[in-house]
Amino acid sequence: MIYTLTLNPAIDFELIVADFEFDAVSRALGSRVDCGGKGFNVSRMLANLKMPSIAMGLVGGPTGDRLSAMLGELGIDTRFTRIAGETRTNVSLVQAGGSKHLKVNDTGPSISDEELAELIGMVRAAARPGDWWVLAGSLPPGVPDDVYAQLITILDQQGAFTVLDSSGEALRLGCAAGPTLVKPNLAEAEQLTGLVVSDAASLTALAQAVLLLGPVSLVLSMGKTGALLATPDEQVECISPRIVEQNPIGAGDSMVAGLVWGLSQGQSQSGSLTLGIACGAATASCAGTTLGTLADVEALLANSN
Ligand SMILES: Nc1ncnc2c1ncn2[C@@H]1O[C@H](COP(=O)(O)OP(=O)(O)OP(=O)(O)O)[C@@H](O)[C@H]1O
Ligand SMILES: O=P(O)(O)OC[C@@]1(O)O[C@H](CO)[C@@H](O)[C@@H]1O
Repeated sequence: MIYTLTLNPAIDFELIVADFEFDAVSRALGSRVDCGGKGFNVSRMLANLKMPSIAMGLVGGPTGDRLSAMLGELGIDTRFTRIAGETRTNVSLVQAGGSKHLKVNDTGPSISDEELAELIGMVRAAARPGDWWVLAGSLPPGVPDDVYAQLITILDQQGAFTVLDSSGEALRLGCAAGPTLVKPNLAEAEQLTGLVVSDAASLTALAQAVLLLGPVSLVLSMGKTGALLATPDEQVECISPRIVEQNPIGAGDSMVAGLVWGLSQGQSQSGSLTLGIACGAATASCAGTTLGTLADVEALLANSN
């Protein structure tokens, strides 16, 4: 089974505008509301790929109820920890027909020690050997930076595999617990290591520096350029297919879904990277915060062969 864990989920509220104007009232040309949060997006993409998953996370208030209903409508199995606070709403302004967007993510509700302990208990109870767990996104206030490290240790002791997609201190401490795979984007990896990529040699150095922090393997995503897979023994670079980019928000989550789709079925790491790249590109080619479909992914894979 694949589990996704989202500690700081969100409703993604998108407004489409003709242009960005400061100190003026802009009128939206359209709007949309999506179920968001990195782990929930991975579950949504897996559902598009006809792959079942169980979405776990902290949800609360009417926004939490709305997220719960949206995931339910997609047929995604959920096991939530209910919280007293209100799940956040993140806002994007997207330029119509252009490639620019502004995205503001709220901090999220405060989580109590009891709520966090309940969630950790649920993870411990669900952990089984051979399962895949995606731990993704930022941490809401009240959750300690080492929470992913704690969860990875619990899951590892039970023989489960872990994929970590986060940023900052939570990512650094999580890496030290030895996740099976970590997926930062280039900016996150540069921030993590203090290194800057300027050429092929510095890219290799960056990948090796991330691996030294503790993960078993690394997929470094680099937007439309593609991605780099690295383990202590091999390094594989994969170029992304050319698409007409509409909205790249969520491409990283779709890539994680594609990676776990392959890995959980016993595919090689490089084969799974190909699936991840196709899933990321499929989502980047969709308008709004919509995710790519299985047909989109299959078409991209057919073209890349
Ligand atoms: N414009 C694009 N063209 C082709 N492929 C893309 C494009 N944007 C993203 N992708 C694919 O999706 C993968 C993940 O994208 P990216 O590196 O932007 O992730 P991210 O920064 O984690 O995204 P997010 O946080 O918005 O979900 C890339 O490695 C690439 O394969
Ligand atoms: O604030 P975080 O947890 O880092 O990211 C949250 C978020 O930006 O990630 C998803 C896109 O990857 C969106 O659905 C959501 O709004």
